[in-house]
Amino acid sequence: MNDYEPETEPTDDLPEPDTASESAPLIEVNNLSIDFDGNCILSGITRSITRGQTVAVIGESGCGKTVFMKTLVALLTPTTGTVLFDGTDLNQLTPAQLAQVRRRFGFVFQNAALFDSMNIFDNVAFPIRQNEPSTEEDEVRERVRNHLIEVGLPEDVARKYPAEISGGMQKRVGLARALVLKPELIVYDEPTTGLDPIMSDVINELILNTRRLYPVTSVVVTHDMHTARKVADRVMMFYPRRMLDQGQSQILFDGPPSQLENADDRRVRQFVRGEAGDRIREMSRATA
Ligand SMILES: Nc1ncnc2c1ncn2[C@@H]1O[C@H](COP(=O)(O)OP(=O)(O)OP(=O)(O)O)[C@@H](O)[C@H]1O
Repeated sequence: MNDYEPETEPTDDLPEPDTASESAPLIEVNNLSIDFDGNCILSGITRSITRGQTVAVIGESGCGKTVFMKTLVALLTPTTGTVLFDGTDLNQLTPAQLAQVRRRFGFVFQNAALFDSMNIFDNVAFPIRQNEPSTEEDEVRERVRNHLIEVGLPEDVARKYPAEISGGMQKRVGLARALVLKPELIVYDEPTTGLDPIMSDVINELILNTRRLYPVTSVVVTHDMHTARKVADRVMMFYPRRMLDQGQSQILFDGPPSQLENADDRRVRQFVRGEAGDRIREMSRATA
């Protein structure tokens, strides 16, 4: 700032988004890079995500899928580059503004991340009580009940504690809790990890159902190719930065799941078929 510019007081009002158009992307990532202690995890990522899209983010362990997802919802700050949500640069917001924007996000964490000391009802009610404290208790009850039904949980589950229900049920409670504020963006971190094939497919169906019921945009970080194929209309495959030469794109594939099998890049075809290919040799070279 030069000496002649008036100092602007920090404000908690959200800045006007750069764009008011419904057709504008919900998320715009521009030249994003993330380093941890000089260790480059992501670099040169420029992508946008359209409203209503369900994007699966795939790639081998440690390639930066979760880091990418966390950056989209401002749980991590870019080292360089920007992330715009609905035209607003998330990293320019005050903590109060960011808290306001976060109400528009739903998080479904890998381990469900329920509060052990609260019963299921209070877990699902928590975001309402936290963010909309003037909501009448009758309405809270109605909303919690509807969301538990929506994810296929019987009513008596509401009185139980997380430790008293199965992992699959916990994941569904996590989804109900993520939905209760009607988010515009839902991020799912490994939603089917640790579940049997049937329960995994129940979760896939619920992700699809959520998309049918609400105009939500979804980002699903997953290792499960069945999930990626079934729920996503777009798949992005990341590759570990350290395995690439400078200037090579870290996103090896970005397209509809139907094109994965015939992707131009051999590494994509190998990944989706679960073939190691040259990876053992590559890994030993990268860590040497
Ligand atoms: N807060 C952090 N501080 C330092 N390093 C981190 C942090 N978060 C992630 N990393 C590192 O960044 C790399 C990418 O992590 P990330 O969790 O995004 O991988 P991933 O692709 O989601 O892998 P996985 O499929 O195993 O979950 C890893 O090497 C991880 O150790």
